Amino acid sequence: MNTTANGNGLAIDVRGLNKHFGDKHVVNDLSMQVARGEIFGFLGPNGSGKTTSIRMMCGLLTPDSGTGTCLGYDILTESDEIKRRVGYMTQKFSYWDDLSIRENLDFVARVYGMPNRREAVERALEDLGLATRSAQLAGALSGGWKQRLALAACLLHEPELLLLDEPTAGVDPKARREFWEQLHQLAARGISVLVSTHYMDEAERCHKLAYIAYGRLLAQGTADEVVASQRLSTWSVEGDDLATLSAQLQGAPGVEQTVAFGTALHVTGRDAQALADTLARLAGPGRRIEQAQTSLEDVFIHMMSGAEDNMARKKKEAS
Ligand SMILES: Nc1ncnc2c1ncn2[C@@H]1O[C@H](COP(=O)(O)OP(=O)(O)OP(=O)(O)O)[C@@H](O)[C@H]1O
Repeated sequence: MNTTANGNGLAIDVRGLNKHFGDKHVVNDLSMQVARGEIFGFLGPNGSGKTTSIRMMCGLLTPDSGTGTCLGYDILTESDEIKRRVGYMTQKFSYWDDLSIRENLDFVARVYGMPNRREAVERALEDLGLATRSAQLAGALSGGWKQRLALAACLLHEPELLLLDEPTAGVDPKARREFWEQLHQLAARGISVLVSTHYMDEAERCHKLAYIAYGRLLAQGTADEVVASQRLSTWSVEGDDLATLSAQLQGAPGVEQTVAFGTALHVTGRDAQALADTLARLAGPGRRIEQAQTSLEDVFIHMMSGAEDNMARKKKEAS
């Protein structure tokens, strides 16, 4: 066991992870650290390698190269120790429709041969606020309650780390908020959480974040650090015919991206002066232009389009 990793308080500490599937380089030199008791958000477009990374970090999938520890155990040689201490909620978690919540949890506890099965099930029901619904059939539950059941199943063996792969996909905002309250309560008890998500409000609720695109980690840190790292300047334009303005701004000096946010158009770029000059010239009278805070969403969109450009350039060079 790597005592250094345990001693330095890291739940996950991986360096230089790579994974190929055929000729696809799905995870490219990934290094990431998650502190104990931290909620760490994992973001990135579809197919960017989040699930593959999560599976490597908990020893379910062997990387082609790279090293690391999960809860102080080597991801290459101690995966059994890791699995015992990690709760993994996959994108498509399964449960039995025609069993009740309690029966589902009891079934999972039996599969894992837990010695204190009844006690563990009661505790999970209590912890996740499922006790009053324990007799309901899982198949009749709403999406939010199903996620909660899946989380309860992950917690039965009292893991130290939760790996949650898009746990709230397709769940309504109220249920998502409640789910996140649960996650914060678990983190307050010292449980570490690595959670992948596409939702911006969820990203903002994480202690730290990493953004991955096409297998490469493009930024990691607190939300403020991630925003600051991209050194973007953003302006908000309100007024008439923003769709036409958006089209006019494409490719103009200083303009790297335009994104409609409700009644405003967010215009973003790294060259603050060129961007301000362009807006003064093109945005014209009748519109309100003001400097805006660059949001996490602006930054993610910017990173994603930059990564796409890189991939497109590489494909072009190769052909
Ligand atoms: N077992 C596998 N064999 C071949 N290709 C795979 C395998 N698993 C994943 N891939 C490919 O690797 C790439 C990354 O997939 P991965 O599921 O890790 O991404 P993701 O970021 O989790 O995506 P999403 O947000 O859609 O869940 C995708 O192109 C996927 O098709």
